[in-house]
Amino acid sequence: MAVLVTGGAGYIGSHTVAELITAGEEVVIVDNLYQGHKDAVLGGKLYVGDIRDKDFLDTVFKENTIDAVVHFAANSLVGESMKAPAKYYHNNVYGTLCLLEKMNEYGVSKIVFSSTAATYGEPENVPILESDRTFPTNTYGETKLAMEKMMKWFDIAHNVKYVSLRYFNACGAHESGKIGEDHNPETHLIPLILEVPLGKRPFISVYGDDYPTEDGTCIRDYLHVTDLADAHLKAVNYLRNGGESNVFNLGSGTGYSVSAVIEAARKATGHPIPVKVEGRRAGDPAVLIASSQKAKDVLGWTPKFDNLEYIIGTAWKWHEAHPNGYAK
Ligand SMILES: NC(=O)c1ccc[n+]([C@@H]2O[C@H](COP(=O)([O-])OP(=O)(O)OC[C@H]3O[C@@H](n4cnc5c(N)ncnc54)[C@H](O)[C@@H]3O)[C@@H](O)[C@H]2O)c1
Ligand SMILES: O=c1ccn([C@@H]2O[C@H](COP(=O)(O)OP(=O)(O)O[C@H]3O[C@H](CO)[C@@H](O)[C@H](O)[C@H]3O)[C@@H](O)[C@H]2O)c(=O)[nH]1
Repeated sequence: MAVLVTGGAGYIGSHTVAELITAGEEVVIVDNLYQGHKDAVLGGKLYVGDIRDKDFLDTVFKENTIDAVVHFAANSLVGESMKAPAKYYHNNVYGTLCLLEKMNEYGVSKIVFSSTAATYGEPENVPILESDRTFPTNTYGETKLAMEKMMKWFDIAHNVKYVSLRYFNACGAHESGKIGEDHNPETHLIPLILEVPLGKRPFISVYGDDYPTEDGTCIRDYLHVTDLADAHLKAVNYLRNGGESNVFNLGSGTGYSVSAVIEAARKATGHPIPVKVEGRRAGDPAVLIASSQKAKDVLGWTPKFDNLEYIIGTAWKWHEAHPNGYAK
């Protein structure tokens, strides 16, 4: 029985494929390589194609015996989603619909799904609980919430069980140095900071220093990508053991300001990393910190990486060795 990983050539997907293989799982990967990289796939059987292509999905489901799906394939840039909502509804919502239809047709009844802190919008409470209000402030978060709700109705109608994992900020790279983060365009804070010591940008822009936080910069909850990957294995096994459909936050529970992240990167790289303070980025909440207590209690998940300087060091190891990312 194989685990099908959609988006498995992308950043979090490729790290999860690596963990699944280490755990002895048979893995089938589907990716259209829009953001993914063949070189990021360390094992398993890769099918290059789009989840919205139902004939393509037929081939994948016919050629493999799949017992669970881990679904990463999506577009995930907040800013872009505000300018191109149709792209986000088409790829994220329609793509998930095609996948669920085919899962149902081929009798696959377990799915672990990449959701996001962006489903909450501006939080009512910090740390955020799964039971808190979901009120997305951008199209991306809204499509992820629509995907969660679609899975709920497929469960009610067809008994397809799901685990929705609401990630906070994924970061870092595989400790082996073999795989890392390579998005085009890159918008995430840590890989952009690391472009300064790589000589690819003169400074890092700080989007706003007038937030109601101690140093005025936004606070986020940064979680190592391998800890995230591990949660997916635990979620697959939770469903295999008869677990009911469920939603879990995944974060470290610790918040770091943008300035604190830059300081940790200075220590990890030994570079002074100059800063330029700019205006706020539209749609950024001031503080996002997860309560992951439920994932700890129900899935038995505990993040192993708790030192931000070390986490950034794992990313730095990969970026230093791959200054231009994967081979294009
Ligand atoms: N990076 C984060 O901090 C973060 C936080 C919360 C949630 N997420 C979610 O986690 C998932 C993975 O994020 P990531 O940072 O690894 O992104 P990514 O872009 O690196 O990975 C997504 C992969 O899916 C593939 N893909 C996209 N649309 C596809 C389609 N229609 N058919 C087949 N393949 C397709 C892309 O080529 C890419 O390889 C996404 O769903 C994202 O919304 C990410
Ligand atoms: O050049 C930069 C880039 C980012 N930031 C700030 O750094 C913080 C983190 O930004 P980023 O790395 O872009 O992550 P988020 O916007 O927090 O979004 C990530 O984390 C969310 C969950 O918390 C996911 O939903 C998204 O998919 C994922 O991109 C934010 O305050 C940004 O304003 C800067 O100051 N300068």
